[in-house]
Amino acid sequence: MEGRQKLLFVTGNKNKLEEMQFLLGGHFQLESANIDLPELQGSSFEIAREKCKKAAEIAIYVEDTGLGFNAIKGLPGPYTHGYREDLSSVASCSKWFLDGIGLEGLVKMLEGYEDKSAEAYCTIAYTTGPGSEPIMFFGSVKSYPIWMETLSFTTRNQGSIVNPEGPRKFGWDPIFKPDGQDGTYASMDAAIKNTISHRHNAVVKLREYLEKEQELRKNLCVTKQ
Ligand SMILES: O=P(O)(O)OP(=O)(O)OP(=O)(O)OC[C@H]1O[C@@H](n2cnc3c(O)ncnc32)[C@H](O)[C@@H]1O
Ligand SMILES: [Mg+2]
Repeated sequence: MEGRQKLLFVTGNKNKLEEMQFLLGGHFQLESANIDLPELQGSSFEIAREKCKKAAEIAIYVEDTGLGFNAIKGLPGPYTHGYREDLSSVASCSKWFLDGIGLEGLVKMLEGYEDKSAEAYCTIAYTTGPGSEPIMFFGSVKSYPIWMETLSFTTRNQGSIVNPEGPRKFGWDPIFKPDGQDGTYASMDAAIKNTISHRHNAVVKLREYLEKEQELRKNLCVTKQ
């Protein structure tokens, strides 16, 4: 399709890229750059925002994703952070954490807790270039304090942690079972995951924003003539 806005997604994760192609590819010309940018220790919001600032060269976005267990107050999160009754409660299950203890280890963390509920979330940061403050989009699964809604367009959805089920292709997909679904993310068709997932919920907001931005630009061009 000609004339689609270009978007550069900075990520080192091919599964995230694949899902983003599915979610955004029809609307935007999605390009990717595998640049290993430093990730600050902090909430998912802070990680995505600061990473996006570093990446800003052309219209660009980055994304940080995570999994938090309710029984242990949003952990596994960035190791150095505890739980706060604010954005940091949505701490991310970092790559090294997952690689380190594995899926079985993650499931084990909840042994002895009755509450197996968990939250999957995705934070997108988008910027139009250097010096412009990233705009944040948050797609997740549960409700947040009202002040956060203005920042993050929160959606509601929960899941639970179960024994690994389905192909071990993408991160913690085999142990996260969204409420209302028969199986884990990993056991469902990719097309289904991509219509209900935390990533989908964040991308919908990004897409709405970009479409409005495009419309505005078009109108400005018309006014100038
Ligand atoms: O370069 P970036 O985009 O940061 O890629 P990453 O692999 O570091 O990705 P994240 O920091 O967002 O994610 C941290 C971990 O969570 C995993 N993950 C991300 N999105 C996921 C999803 O939708 N389902 C399952 N696991 C996911 C991912 O594989 C990592 O191990
Ligand atoms: Mg990362």
